[in-house]
Amino acid sequence: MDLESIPGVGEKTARALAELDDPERALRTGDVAAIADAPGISQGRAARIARGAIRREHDDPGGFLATDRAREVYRELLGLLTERTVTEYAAQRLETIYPSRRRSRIEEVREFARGALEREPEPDVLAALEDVEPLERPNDVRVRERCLATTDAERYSAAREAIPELSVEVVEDAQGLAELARGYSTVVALDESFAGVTVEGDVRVRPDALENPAEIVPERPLSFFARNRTRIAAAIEVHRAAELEVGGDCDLDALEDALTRLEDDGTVAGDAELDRLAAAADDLDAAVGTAESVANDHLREAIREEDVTIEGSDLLSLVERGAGVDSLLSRELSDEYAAAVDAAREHLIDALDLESGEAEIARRIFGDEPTFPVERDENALGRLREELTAARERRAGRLKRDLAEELAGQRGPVRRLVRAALELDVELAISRFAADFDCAMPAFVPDDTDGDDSGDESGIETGFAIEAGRSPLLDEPLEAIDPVDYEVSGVTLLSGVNSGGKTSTLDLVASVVVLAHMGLPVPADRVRLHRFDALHYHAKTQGTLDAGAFESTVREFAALAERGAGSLVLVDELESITEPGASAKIIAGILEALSENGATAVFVSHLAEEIRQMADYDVTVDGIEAVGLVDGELEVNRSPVKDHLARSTPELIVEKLATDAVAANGGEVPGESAPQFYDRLLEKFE
Ligand SMILES: Nc1ncnc2c1ncn2[C@@H]1O[C@H](COP(=O)(O)OP(=O)(O)OP(=O)(O)O)[C@@H](O)[C@H]1O
Repeated sequence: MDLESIPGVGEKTARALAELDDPERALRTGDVAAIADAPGISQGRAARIARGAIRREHDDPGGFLATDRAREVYRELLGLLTERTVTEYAAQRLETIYPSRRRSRIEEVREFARGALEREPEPDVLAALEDVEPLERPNDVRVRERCLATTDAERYSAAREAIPELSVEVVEDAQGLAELARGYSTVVALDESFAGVTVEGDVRVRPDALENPAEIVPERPLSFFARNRTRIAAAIEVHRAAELEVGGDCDLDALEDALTRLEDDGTVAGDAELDRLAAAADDLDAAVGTAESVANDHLREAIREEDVTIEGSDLLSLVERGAGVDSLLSRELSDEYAAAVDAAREHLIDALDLESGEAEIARRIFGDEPTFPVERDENALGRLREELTAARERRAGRLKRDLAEELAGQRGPVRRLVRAALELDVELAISRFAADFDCAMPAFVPDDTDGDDSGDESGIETGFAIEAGRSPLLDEPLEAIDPVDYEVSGVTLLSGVNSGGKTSTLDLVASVVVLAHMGLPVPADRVRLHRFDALHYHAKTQGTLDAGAFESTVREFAALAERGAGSLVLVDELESITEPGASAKIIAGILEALSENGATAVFVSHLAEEIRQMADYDVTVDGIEAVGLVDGELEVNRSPVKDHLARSTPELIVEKLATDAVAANGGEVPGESAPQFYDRLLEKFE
């Protein structure tokens, strides 16, 4: 795959991506976490690269969101989706879902979204997701007690490359091996020629070592699992809680059990024998000290209680020979000495929980030759220390190899496990969004999924039809939002009372269209729409534009009139760009051009009547109507009425005053205005 052909990927990024295990898969599936694993690529950048790869795959020129307001709406919708994710991964992954004009892309996401809608965001699943994160590479592992040895310079380089965790030493002969064996607990000889050589120490001849690095350095796979232990355990929990399917090559219970035996530092936990050996080696000095005290206390006590009778001649001979109290001890108190030493030995063996072979060496730490005070034999102590440490290393090594072997085949399944848990978070965010906004999957018409071009009986081949839509951009709880029905085909003006919900209607249409083109469910009971090439949404400008800004706005519409055939154009009160009279003329001209090129458009305007008069064709005017005034407040029917110029708010107020005036005694009361006055005003609105 030519990575540089992805939009936004230059030579440097392509080189970084090439370092991934499987860049093609990562790019094809939009796996932001895997892409972000490439050196120097952040998650945000990874999302942009994934989007580029998707665009290339679907031959998507991009640019669906053609204006600032369109991009703003997309960002707001994306925000509503990402705030429903648990993991950072899912938030970034959602960034790869963008509105596209390409059917294949929309269909791809729709397929994913349909699956997502089946998902239930159960609280225990969401809780388990908290600890799921993309897998990390372990830190560099260095193993100091083991080394590789070879006589061959070429093999030396190959070994350094294949097993960087160990030192590689060049030796001349068996003598060299023997020397290494004195410095390292284990020496792995790589040359066949060493087979059969007997050297003291743990020397293994493994000409196949470089092909089986995990056997030689079980720390490598173990450090991967140790580093990612919490995330893997959380992913297992997610699979259980959500009852997700697990591949046949992955046994969750076995994996979980193996993980509980792994410490964070990559050592193996939960082995009683290893714990015994480790504790014995660690406590050796202290236990020997206590054993000495036990013996000496015992002996001191015995001496204190003993009446030693010694004949004068014997005493004389002892003194003449310059013999010390030791000889006296051996002569007179040998039994007590033996008992004291026994107590010391038993204490030591007991305290360190030694096994028979080790106990044998331990006994020699306290000799049979009587001395007072009783003293340890440093040589014997050294031997026991060596024995315990070597046994501990052997045991730890074997446990590591066994566990590494057990986990060796689980790397792939674990990757899939974590990825599936993270993807579930993406799905759950979509499903929660859909539930919170009462969404449904929109239908594209003509139905282009199965090549049926027959259109739809609604006759909206070039527009949209929304039933009971609720704008997710409204800052209101769902139950406070009045559902809106709105259907447009072609170019339409939308009139309506102040604060009637015209802008909110444009926001609703934009939201529905953006979400539909992302391939996602939309906040409405039912939506049918045309697949558009782009969304041009122009928000209301604040105040009159200066000449330069006015010029550039007109230019923008000129381009749109020329090339916007497949576009949806939403414009909010364009009249504010210049003086009212001129605005109506300009808007009428824009509508004519858009209508001629077959675009779909909704222009919100308070000048609907004036524009209709200026236009050289029969412009449709829809209206958001006030049904009346209740306690001085407008009561509005939020769904635009087709082909109906809505009455303005002032007209409604004058009408209310007229009705009130008639009700209040027909204007006979001094000080009350006559109904005739209001009638005169009302006539002007006709
Ligand atoms: N469908 C709806 N359900 C409930 N409330 C709505 C709905 N649509 C709009 N509103 C409320 O009405 C307010 C005004 O809506 P909006 O700004 O869309 O009206 P407008 O017709 O564009 O007003 P203006 O004529 O002043 O530009 C919104 O802030 C919102 O509180």
